[in-house]
Amino acid sequence: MAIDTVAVIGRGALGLLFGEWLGARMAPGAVQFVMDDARFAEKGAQRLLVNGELARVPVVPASQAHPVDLVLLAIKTTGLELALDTMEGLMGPRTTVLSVCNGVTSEERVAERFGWQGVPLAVAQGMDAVFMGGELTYRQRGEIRLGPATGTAPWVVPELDAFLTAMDVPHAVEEDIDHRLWTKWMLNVGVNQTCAAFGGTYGSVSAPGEQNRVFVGAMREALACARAEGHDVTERDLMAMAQLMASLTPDGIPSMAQDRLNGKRTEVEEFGGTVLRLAERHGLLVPTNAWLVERIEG
Ligand SMILES: NC(=O)C1=CN([C@@H]2O[C@H](COP(=O)(O)OP(=O)(O)OC[C@H]3O[C@@H](n4cnc5c(N)ncnc54)[C@H](OP(=O)(O)O)[C@@H]3O)[C@@H](O)[C@H]2O)C=CC1
Ligand SMILES: CC(C)(CO)C(=O)C(=O)O
Repeated sequence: MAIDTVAVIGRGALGLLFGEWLGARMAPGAVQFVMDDARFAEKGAQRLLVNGELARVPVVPASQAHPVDLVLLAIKTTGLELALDTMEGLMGPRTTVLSVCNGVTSEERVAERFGWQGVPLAVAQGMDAVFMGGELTYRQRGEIRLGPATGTAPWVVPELDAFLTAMDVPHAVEEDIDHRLWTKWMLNVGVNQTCAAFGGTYGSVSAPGEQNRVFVGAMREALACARAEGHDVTERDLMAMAQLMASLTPDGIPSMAQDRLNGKRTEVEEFGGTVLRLAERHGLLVPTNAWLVERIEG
């Protein structure tokens, strides 16, 4: 079955990036942003810009939405419970849910509510999206990496692959998506939290000094947790992530640092919070993450 209709939950950095891109390529009305009714009343009519152009994809309240072929979940994980309620009316028997949320829990939480059948595992990476003051700016569109979870129906990933190819959305189907997901989580534990705690940048966490020590230390603790859970994340992956950050625009900042500047709740629970929970389960010492969580939440 082809993907002909798309609902995007989250009209922020990634939602606008992917939603407006798809809206410009699909039939009129085929792509919609869907919001819970309270958020729609407050923000549904907001005029937002994407690289200087007015965002055009229509916005509808959840109470008026219908089942779609694809739900693109692009909210901060702090809002996931409400987003799951918002999605109730969008789910049909063959709806696919593509979560571009960071962290290792969003797909599981979607599957707990709707079942695994339509849920692949995915990460979004490589974009330099900044959403501030009602405007999304980006130069790098980044890419989506995806693959099946154990319970994902066999048709989901091939259909998504064909759709993303037809829409010219950079993506790749991973042989080992679990490894990609946990490696990205390790990176976010390090770079997102360190930049949020210190007001840092990709440049400052990569330069020798305290930020770099915290960045690497936090990742190493995440790595130990991931391995204790049976995910094959290695020191080589850690090194590759550190090198990746050192290669980015030095004054760039991750999404969590943008949350701090925008006065929004951060995803610290998804990053350091998950480290603390897993460390407790496996008897690991994780002082750097304990400090980061306290500093970011405090
Ligand atoms: N930004 C980036 O470069 C990257 C982000 N990610 C990840 O992608 C996810 C999305 O991040 P990002 O796009 O930056 O987040 P943003 O904060 O920019 O956007 C999230 C949007 O979702 C909206 N929202 C929250 N709850 C709901 C709901 N129930 N219904 C409808 N809309 C809702 C928010 O509205 P409101 O403002 O009203 O709360 C906001 O507009 C996160 O998990 C992030 O970690 C991954 C890779 C890169
Ligand atoms: C990898 C990174 C730091 C940038 O895309 C990210 O995932 C984020 O900003 O949340």
